[in-house]
Amino acid sequence: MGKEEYYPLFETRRGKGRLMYIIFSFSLFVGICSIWVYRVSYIPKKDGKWVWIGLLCAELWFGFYWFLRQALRWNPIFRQPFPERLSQRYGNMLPKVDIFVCTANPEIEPPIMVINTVLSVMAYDYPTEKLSVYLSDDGGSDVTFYALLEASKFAKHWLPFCKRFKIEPRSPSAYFKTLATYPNNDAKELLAIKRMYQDMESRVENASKLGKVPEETYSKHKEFSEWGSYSSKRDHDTILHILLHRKDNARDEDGLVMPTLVYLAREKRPQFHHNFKAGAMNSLIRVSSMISNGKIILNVDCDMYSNNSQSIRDALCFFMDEEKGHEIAFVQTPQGFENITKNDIYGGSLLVAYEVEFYGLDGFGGPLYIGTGCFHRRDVLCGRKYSDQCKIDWKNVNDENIDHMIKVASLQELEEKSKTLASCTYEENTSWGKEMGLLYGCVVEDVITGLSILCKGWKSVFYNPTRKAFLGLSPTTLLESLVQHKRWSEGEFQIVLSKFSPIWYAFGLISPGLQMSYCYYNLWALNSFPTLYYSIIPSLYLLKGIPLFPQISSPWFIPFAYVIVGDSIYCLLEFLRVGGTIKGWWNELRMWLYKRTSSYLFAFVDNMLKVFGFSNSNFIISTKIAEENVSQRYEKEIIEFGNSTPMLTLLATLAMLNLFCLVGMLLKEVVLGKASVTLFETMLLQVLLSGVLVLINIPIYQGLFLRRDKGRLPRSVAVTSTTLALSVCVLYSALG
Ligand SMILES: O=c1ccn([C@@H]2O[C@H](COP(=O)(O)OP(=O)(O)O[C@H]3O[C@H](CO)[C@@H](O)[C@H](O)[C@H]3O)[C@@H](O)[C@H]2O)c(=O)[nH]1
Ligand SMILES: [Mn+2]
Repeated sequence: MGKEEYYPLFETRRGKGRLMYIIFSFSLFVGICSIWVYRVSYIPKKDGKWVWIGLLCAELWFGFYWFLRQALRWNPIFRQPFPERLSQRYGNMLPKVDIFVCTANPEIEPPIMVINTVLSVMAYDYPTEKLSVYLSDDGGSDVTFYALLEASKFAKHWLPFCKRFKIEPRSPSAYFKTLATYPNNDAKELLAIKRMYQDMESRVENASKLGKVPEETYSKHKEFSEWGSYSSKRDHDTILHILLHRKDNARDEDGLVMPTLVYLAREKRPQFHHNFKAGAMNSLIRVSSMISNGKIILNVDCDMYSNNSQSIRDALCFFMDEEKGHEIAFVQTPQGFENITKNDIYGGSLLVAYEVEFYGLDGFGGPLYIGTGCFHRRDVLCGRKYSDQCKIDWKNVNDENIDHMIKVASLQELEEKSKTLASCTYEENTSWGKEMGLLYGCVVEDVITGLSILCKGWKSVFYNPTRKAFLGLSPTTLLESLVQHKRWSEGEFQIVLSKFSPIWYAFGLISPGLQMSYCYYNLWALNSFPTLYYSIIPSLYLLKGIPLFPQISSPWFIPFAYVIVGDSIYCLLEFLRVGGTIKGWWNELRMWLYKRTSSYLFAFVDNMLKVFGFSNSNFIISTKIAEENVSQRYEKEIIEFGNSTPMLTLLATLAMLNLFCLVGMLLKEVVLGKASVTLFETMLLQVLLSGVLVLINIPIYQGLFLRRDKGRLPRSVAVTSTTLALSVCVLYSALG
């Protein structure tokens, strides 16, 4: 026919078993409706009317939220890129890729970890002259700069080593850790590079420990003089250095060109809000546009090292596909964690989200941008709307980039010119943070930015390679995990209230299924109220001996039993199917409860305080280090609670309350000698609910009263929670 046959660069497959799922989910829906009908038709005339209405509201919410969740399971799709076709078709006409690594605090994000991430992304299997790596240091730390300087030297040996032996992963520290389990390649070279790494590691760690760069290095490199005029982390000039660049003839030990490597600490002034990571990213977008201007941007957190050297090529298959590529704004990979235990005590792996829900989001063309492990098209990130003109002629973009390079005379000149782009005043009276770049004012800048991009007509893609693309660190204490979830749920809820709300703004701009899916995430915080209600009121009424649910002989018992059992079994099976364990699921259930009753509640309250102008939201950076004994307990799956805080006190109080109610009820039974059979007959659901809550809380009771190690709950929490729970029980019994 004269027309060349077209081979797509990626393939999309639909998930199986949809019909079965729809039938099952419809049956649950009928069950949920029956529960509503029961609640409405049996509202007591006087006593307990409001308690009953409260339950109705909770059940309405649970039903509605369950309905939102369905959208994420209706239409899962799976993606498969074909990187060999990419190489065949484009040869070495591949686009430039700019990689942004963000770090913000050398104390809780150790510089050695940061440079391991940097080294891993410098070592991608990709033409080095097209790769530029930028480190944004919001901590403005000379130690981090020193570490990067060390990394730039080590890279000259590390990159050839990676390529010669095709090793994975390419983060040196992660690679050396795997050696215990895999046979070595060339032992001599390996030993040499390992020794070199260890030397560097000890230099960097020493500097971190002392908080000071070695004297001789300081005097040898003039760059450090910039820290001379530096007053504080929150008040300093822009510090920008190009450590490796073609113009400087930066080559590795084999004589190959090195990737460009840039250090940036954007200007910070107390009178300008720095907008956390979003601000850092926007500075990087501008600065990199001057230095390398790659069409594709990869964004990773400083703890998310590349675990797969092929990721860039995989991602490009999506963007560069001739038929569908031009609609795609970003390609998100799942957050994987290096330190997750098999049974994942803090639910940090987000297993179901990344192994089920994101495929569902992809079915609607809109996976979330989750801030790390995400490839973007630069023009879209800069605010471009989708139109037919957005098609990139990939075969011709390179020339344009090279032109761009020739314009500047020297590297110094390039540095000076780029610096101005990272100043505080640069964004004044511009649409940066509003229409361009990452959006400001939301602590999940990633999700809101992703949503705003989808609203401009673009699509996003979720790609989950067999060998995880990136691995990071998940919190190792319960409190940290709760604080992280608080930040997330607070940010998600800010989106509902923001200009870009999926409820009204997105209406008509994205598909209804996608709107529902975003709402499912954005409305996390609201779950706190019905969950608190459900975990307090039925227990207290159990203590009083007043039934709130149909008794076992009533036909209304059936929908309750069906919905509870059906949904639990479904969730369990789903969890097992994606590689979880039964114990992991039980832990997940615990975290589900704890997140809802603490993180989400505090997130909601803080949001309201913000709406009424009483406070500003803050971005609390998660710690990426753990003391030796803390990580040991984490490995053993023993919960590390953390300091005494209102969040933990609340959880402990709820746990004690349920224990008192259950035990109190049983004691009453024994003392009063009522026939227990009737009680279990009339109040089975309430007994079960309290019983399950007590079972879930066993680690809390242990942490309060039985454990002796440092990871236990603080004494003060034990006293406060017991007193509070006891008073509530006594008061409630007395009043009723
Ligand atoms: O003022 C700041 C604060 C944070 N960061 C960086 O942002 C990243 C994420 O911070 P972290 O404390 O690790 O938060 P996580 O909860 O693990 O991060 C998830 O959630 C964030 C939104 O809440 C996203 O920004 C992240 O990309 C996403 O991985 C880290 O690299 C930080 O160095 C900055 O650059 N500047
Ligand atoms: Mn993180």
